[in-house]
Amino acid sequence: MQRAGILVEALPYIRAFFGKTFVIKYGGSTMPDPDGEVQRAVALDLILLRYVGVKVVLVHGGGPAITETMRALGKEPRFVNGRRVTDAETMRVVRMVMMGLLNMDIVATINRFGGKAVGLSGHDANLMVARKRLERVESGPESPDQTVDLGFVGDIERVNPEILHLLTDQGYIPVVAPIGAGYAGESYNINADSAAGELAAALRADKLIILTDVEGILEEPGNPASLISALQVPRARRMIQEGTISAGMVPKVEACIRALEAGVPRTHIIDGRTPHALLLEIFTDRGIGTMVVS
Ligand SMILES: Nc1ncnc2c1ncn2[C@@H]1O[C@H](COP(=O)(O)OP(=O)(O)O)[C@@H](O)[C@H]1O
Ligand SMILES: CC(=O)N[C@@H](CCC(=O)OP(=O)(O)O)C(=O)O
Repeated sequence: MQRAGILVEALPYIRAFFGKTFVIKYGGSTMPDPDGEVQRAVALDLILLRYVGVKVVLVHGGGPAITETMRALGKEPRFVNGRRVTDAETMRVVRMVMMGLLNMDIVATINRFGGKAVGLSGHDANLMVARKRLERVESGPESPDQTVDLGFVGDIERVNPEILHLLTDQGYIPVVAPIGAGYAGESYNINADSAAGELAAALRADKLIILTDVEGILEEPGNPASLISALQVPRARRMIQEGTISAGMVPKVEACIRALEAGVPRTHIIDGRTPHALLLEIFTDRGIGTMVVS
């Protein structure tokens, strides 16, 4: 009876979401997953979503794995405003770890369970064209902000979503690594949340869902009981200014705002550590995590 109840709850959502497009971001912080349990659960959820007619695009992160490989090579990572300072050698590490390890691992896991995943970076069909990012840093109340050179860190300037339409229309699951294509063929390291926000915006997705390693946006960071279930953009902006939303949560909220402004109706930040978090968010009345709304 209990099981039938779950189905009855899910049916209206399954009907409503048939043919819709969801962009899902899978964070690096949920990836150190020694026995692959989280990755398997995410893969199965994506396959199920495809089976019920949802077009899914997965964007993955991988910050912790890049950091680990840099350290193994004797290079200490440095971050400015949460973005990795990326010299030419670091960019090669980013490319190797993102495409050679993480992207291929995710694709292999999805396909092993019967999905049809295809791995892409921003270079493939020029999916994400990027330009060097000029990072502004505050230099104190008296002096003007300064610009810092982060090397090969980019901002997405243009998305060419045709390849994603071609793939999703044919039942494939695109798995996108956050690497941007420069105009001279160079690669740029893009924050994965920003990449997900830009892709959701370009696809006019029906949902952007960001999976991470906390319950959602917390009013008091560190206190799960302070979870905010719905957060409006003006309050989100205030929380960023006051520093209540900080570090890795800032680009997530900015990605949600970017998507909302482009007409994506629903954006969510949810706990990727909860098994089948995606299904709970999408197919139940309860929802989980934080919904960011305009
Ligand atoms: N207000 C907040 N609510 C929840 N988490 C926050 C908040 N402010 C900062 N954070 C931090 O953001 C982190 C998530 O970002 P990040 O570590 O970059 O995750 P991911 O690897 O999934 O992209 C949380 O683990 C938490 O430490
Ligand atoms: C420019 C920049 O900082 N890029 C990120 C890209 C990976 C990422 O964003 O991964 P998560 O989602 O796991 O944090 C980095 O090098 O760590």
